[in-house]
Amino acid sequence: MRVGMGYDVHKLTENRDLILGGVNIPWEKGLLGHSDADVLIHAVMDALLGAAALGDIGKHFPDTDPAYKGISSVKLLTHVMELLRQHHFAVGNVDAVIIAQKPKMAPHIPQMRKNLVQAMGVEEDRINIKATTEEGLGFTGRGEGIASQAICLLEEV
Ligand SMILES: Nc1ccn([C@@H]2O[C@H](COP(=O)(O)O)[C@@H](O)[C@H]2O)c(=O)n1
Ligand SMILES: C[C@@]1(CO)OP(=O)(O)OP(=O)(O)OC[C@H]1O
Repeated sequence: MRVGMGYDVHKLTENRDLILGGVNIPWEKGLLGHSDADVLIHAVMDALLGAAALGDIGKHFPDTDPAYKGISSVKLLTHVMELLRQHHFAVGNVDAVIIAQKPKMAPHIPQMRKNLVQAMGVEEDRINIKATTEEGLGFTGRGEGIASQAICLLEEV
């Protein structure tokens, strides 16, 4: 068994969609990035790549490559899963947290979970997504950005 962790941050800005776990969440600001800036999926991918000792998302999907401009992170996640299969890894479980003062994530988490389950081709009970505020403290508390952390277990198959 192999364990991996992932962490990512994106800045909140006007005139961008807020996409988390493949869900477009209605909100006054969205996350800035070369891709769709889905910070949750980025943390999950880094956890998966880390557990497999395959580097990180910047290595596989450089932010200097126009091929990834505006790309859906769900699509990048399916690519990471293919890499894991090629290296004979299966997902034991993933647990992730979105760190955001606002908006309320809870109503959107079931759909995020479904999106990850579908993209990863795993059973629903292997994926958990949570959200927390940082009680108004720091950059997430001030609404300047959203962070996410993920941890995963991989099994060699
Ligand atoms: N953006 C968020 C943040 C939190 N939640 C939910 O609220 C619960 C309480 O959050 P605290 O930061 O006050 O501990 C948390 O457990 C989440 O269920 C949310 O939906 N969206
Ligand atoms: C996802 C990628 C894809 O080019 O771009 P960004 O959306 O900028 O995201 P970040 O987490 O800063 O970097 C990783 C890149 O691989």
